Amino acid sequence: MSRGANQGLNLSASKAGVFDATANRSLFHLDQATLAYGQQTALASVSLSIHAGEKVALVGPSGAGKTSLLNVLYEQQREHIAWCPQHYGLVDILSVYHNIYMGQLERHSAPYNIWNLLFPIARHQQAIGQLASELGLGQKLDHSIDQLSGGQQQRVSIGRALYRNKAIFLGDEPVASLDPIQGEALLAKIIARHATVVIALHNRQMALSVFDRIIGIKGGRVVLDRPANAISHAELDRFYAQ
Ligand SMILES: Nc1ncnc2c1ncn2[C@@H]1O[C@H](COP(=O)(O)OP(=O)(O)OP(=O)(O)O)[C@@H](O)[C@H]1O
Repeated sequence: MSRGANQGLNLSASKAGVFDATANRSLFHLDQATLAYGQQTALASVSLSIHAGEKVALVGPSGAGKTSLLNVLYEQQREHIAWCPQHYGLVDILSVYHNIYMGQLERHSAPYNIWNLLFPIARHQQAIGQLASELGLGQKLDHSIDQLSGGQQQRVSIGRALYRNKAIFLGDEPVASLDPIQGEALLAKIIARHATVVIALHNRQMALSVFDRIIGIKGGRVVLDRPANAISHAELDRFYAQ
């Protein structure tokens, strides 16, 4: 979210206190939140809470406000979040290894990070090698990002988020460039490794089968918020069609 995007932002943020992502408490709380980019309203009076342990799919047509909502949620708990943005945010000239390592950049000193850039440290090499293999990137560790396909780049972005090893995963279409089987397998991995998950996605089948709560957004407003098992495929199709 750009600085300018904060104009008009009216948030009631949850006060974190001692962080416990397993307790059944509200991790995210919006009370009549609004967000505008100049004259363009992206979120209009959004009120919602997301509790620790929830697995939430954000659905809605293109331009509905999903990315804007994720950005607002990210600002509420950023230090506890494994973040997988829509446009990956990878460094093209660096290797897969170094891009995944960036998930832990802030945990180490600048000299340590520079040393690892020049002479990869064994424990990171081992952990990242293992993670890359799980993501089907085992043979690509030394390749730079600009040598990868779109789907491979997306998997690096997931790898970087997983390497953060946080309790909350926020993702903006994190498996959109993958084939459905690979996408579902990676979603399962993401869900297994994070207590709380909020993911924007267009795949209705995955939204209903993998998540336990569906939040539907249109025109910057929450117009659907129900347990996934209380929504049918037909209803979700109608939500998109209307
Ligand atoms: N940087 C920006 N400057 C101006 N308007 C923006 C900007 N980013 C988003 N918007 C507008 O805000 C609204 C919500 O956009 P947002 O990216 O949150 O939608 P989205 O649901 O994530 O869409 P998509 O599924 O296409 O990614 C849209 O009308 C969009 O045009």
